[in-house]
Amino acid sequence: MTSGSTPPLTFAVPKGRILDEALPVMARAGVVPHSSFHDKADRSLAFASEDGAMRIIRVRAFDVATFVAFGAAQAGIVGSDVIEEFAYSELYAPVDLAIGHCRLSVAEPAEGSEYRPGVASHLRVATKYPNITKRWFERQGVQAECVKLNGAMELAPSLGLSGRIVDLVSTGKTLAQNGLVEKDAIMQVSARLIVNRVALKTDPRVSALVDAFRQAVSGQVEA
Ligand SMILES: Nc1ncnc2c1ncn2[C@@H]1O[C@H](COP(=O)(O)OP(=O)(O)OP(=O)(O)O)[C@@H](O)[C@H]1O
Ligand SMILES: O=P(O)(O)OC[C@H]1O[C@H](OP(=O)(O)OP(=O)(O)O)[C@H](O)[C@@H]1O
Repeated sequence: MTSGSTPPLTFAVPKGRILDEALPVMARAGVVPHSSFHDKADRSLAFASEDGAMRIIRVRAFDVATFVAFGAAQAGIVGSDVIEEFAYSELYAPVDLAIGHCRLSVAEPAEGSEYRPGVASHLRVATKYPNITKRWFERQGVQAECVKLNGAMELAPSLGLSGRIVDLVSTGKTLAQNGLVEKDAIMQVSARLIVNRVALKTDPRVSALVDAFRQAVSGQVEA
């Protein structure tokens, strides 16, 4: 992948819905995966960049943060929802990439929930984000019991698993089609460049990468 003994920088990208939007931003920052990255029959999880200077790994969205926090990857792209949920101190998120916009919201059945602020002090919430959810409800003076799901949260209220859910909302179509209404937006979400703090301090290629992404994003705004 590279010549000499310096290992290539490892850059982690999420294989989900952010990827299509992320690839053009990455290209403007000079991070272009080798064509094999786009070959659906290729089962590799690590790919060289086109210029051979980097290794690009494709992992699940939540795992991008973990690979970078532990220094297994030096940089990556992930939603601010994931950054907030893990709150890894080893992660630094210096660039908002202005893609993957959505919000993390509390939703309940359209016909109303048994929970009323100021009346109930406890409720069950299905979510992929138990840490953010617990913290948010605590600030409302409510103790939330979180049931961790990895997808299809919207099914939980109608099946009696929980009174409410906390999930990502963009168009609101998924909530509406599952008989739910959005009650409170907990946070606005967008995708960020993340880097490992130690790598940023010790490897000049990481700070160069941050500069390249800053430029890629500001170029996009000017265009
Ligand atoms: N509806 C949406 N609109 C815009 N961005 C979204 C939306 N849903 C998710 N995202 C962003 O994309 C990221 C990845 O979401 P995606 O749904 O692709 O992953 P996932 O399927 O939940 O992940 P995994 O398969 O790893 O569990 C989220 O962390 C969030 O930042
Ligand atoms: O407001 P909307 O535009 O309908 O988008 C919201 C949906 O998008 C995300 O799911 P995704 O489609 O990524 O599938 P997932 O359940 O696999 O996470 C999120 O978890 C919601 O279910």
